[in-house]
Amino acid sequence: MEPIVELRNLSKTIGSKKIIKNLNLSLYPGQITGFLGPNGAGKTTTIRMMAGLMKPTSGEVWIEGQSNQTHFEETMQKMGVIVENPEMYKFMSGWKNLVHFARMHKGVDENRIREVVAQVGMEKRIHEKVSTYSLGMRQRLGLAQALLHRPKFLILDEPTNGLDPAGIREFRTYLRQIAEQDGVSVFVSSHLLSEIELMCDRIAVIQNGELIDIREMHQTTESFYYLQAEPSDALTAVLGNKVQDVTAHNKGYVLAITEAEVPSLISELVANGVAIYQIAPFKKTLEDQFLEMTGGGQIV
Ligand SMILES: Nc1ncnc2c1ncn2[C@@H]1O[C@H](COP(=O)(O)OP(=O)(O)OP(=O)(O)O)[C@@H](O)[C@H]1O
Repeated sequence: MEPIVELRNLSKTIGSKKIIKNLNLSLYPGQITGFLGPNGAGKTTTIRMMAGLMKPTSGEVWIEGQSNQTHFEETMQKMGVIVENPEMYKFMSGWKNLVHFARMHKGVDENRIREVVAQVGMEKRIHEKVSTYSLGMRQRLGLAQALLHRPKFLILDEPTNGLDPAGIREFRTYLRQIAEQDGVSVFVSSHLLSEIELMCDRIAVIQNGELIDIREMHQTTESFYYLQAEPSDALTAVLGNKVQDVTAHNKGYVLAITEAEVPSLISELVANGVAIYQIAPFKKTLEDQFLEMTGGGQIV
């Protein structure tokens, strides 16, 4: 599958500070990619370059085979951007807001407005004033606005700020339908692990301006077990021989082993005089994985 967006060796230096360092990332149709990183990691700077609001020091942003610097207008036509708390006219209805924003684009007629209203499930309330909407409805109206000109690529910067988990799930349902039905590629920036975990298929993790990991969500085949045993010298000798990936965790260790490997590990530990107090399957949360990736770096 051809990517819709490609960041190629994207870098930004301001003064003597390297803010973005050689970022390479491809985004595909129908996929929701999370852009996760602690405060100050460089998410906003990257998004500003993707949206053509800031010039890279070197490298390029390609959208369907065109650079957003040499083909600014064409590439902007293909993009929808939702910033934190989209600005709406509160004293007007949702519908009138959309009519207003539709004038900024060529070829967006009333039929298209009706379509986007349906896509975000706002048919019943669209003729009421925005001031009567809940936060979740305002976010969905923002999404409808960003979709008016049929973008192939949507950027959402901290989109669900202030929404509760139920609101985030609801928003995700609409995003997923849009990604799947229209083949839109969605890029969601957030410093909230829980938000990314709920919304995305894939996450790209940025730290200190560098992309440190890209991983698919919900597809991990790795399995882990938590083990608490003593004495530690005999224990670590056996683990050092038998287990590739061991991390200390809460008075014990988390081991990357499969269920089939458990009996032989227990036999060997016992044969080496190790007393086992606990062994149990262990589910690594995204937070555990993120802390490992960032070397225990700050999460917010
Ligand atoms: N104009 C600028 N001049 C100097 N430094 C800057 C400038 N803009 C951003 N920075 C620095 O670049 C780094 C990345 O900032 P950026 O806003 O992109 O991070 P972020 O990941 O979006 O963080 P947040 O989640 O806090 O918005 C920060 O250390 C910031 O202080």
